[in-house]
Amino acid sequence: MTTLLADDLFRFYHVGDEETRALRGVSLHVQSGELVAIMGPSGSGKSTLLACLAGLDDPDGGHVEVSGQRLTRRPEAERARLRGRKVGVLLQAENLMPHLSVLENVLLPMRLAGTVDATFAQALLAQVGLSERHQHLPGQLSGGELARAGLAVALAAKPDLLLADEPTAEVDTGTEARLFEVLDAFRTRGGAVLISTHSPALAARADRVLHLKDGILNG
Ligand SMILES: Nc1ncnc2c1ncn2[C@@H]1O[C@H](COP(=O)(O)OP(=O)(O)OP(=O)(O)O)[C@@H](O)[C@H]1O
Repeated sequence: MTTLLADDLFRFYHVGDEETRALRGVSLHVQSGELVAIMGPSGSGKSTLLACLAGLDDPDGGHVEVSGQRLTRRPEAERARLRGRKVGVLLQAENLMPHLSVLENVLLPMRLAGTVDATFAQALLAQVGLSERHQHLPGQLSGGELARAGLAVALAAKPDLLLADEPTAEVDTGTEARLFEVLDAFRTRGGAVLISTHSPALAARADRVLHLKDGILNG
């Protein structure tokens, strides 16, 4: 089953007289149970692409479907509702609320989706190795712990699709291996995963690697 479908995405930025063509006709798909990695140099458009796929940004052209539902060209409130139910998002900016404990952060997407499952929240924290830290505030965690907590939050509402922008940036190899195990478990349960990464080790474990350069994707 195709969980993520992107067709002919274009995204242009304008700053003064300057136009940056960040995405130039990007099409891709990710199946249920598949982990796809996107690699590309800095500025190639990876973050722009993930923001469009998550419905956080609306592309200038093309369309995105998640689990058969169109995400593009919809009011922001509808995109947010669909994202809350279907898509776990882990972008470069942290997805943790600073005044909430790690456990409360994991429970928050469940509350928003209307399906609070405290047992599943604890299981996710155990998977990312943060059971002992569940009462800590994000400001009391290390960088690697923050990355792991962010992944638990992204998976909390049991999404069909996980979109993660460099999920293992700035973590040690032990943490990267642990994060991969969590992604792998999600994939095994039928989740679809799309990550951007600069890590050859992580890309080597993906089912497919796509290369983005100057806003154009090559398989
Ligand atoms: N809000 C914006 N306004 C104008 N230009 C932007 C904006 N966001 C990104 N760009 C430009 O669009 C291009 C693609 O940026 P993007 O952040 O998607 O690349 P990236 O591949 O994620 O880079 P990195 O690996 O460094 O995070 C770059 O040339 C960038 O300067």
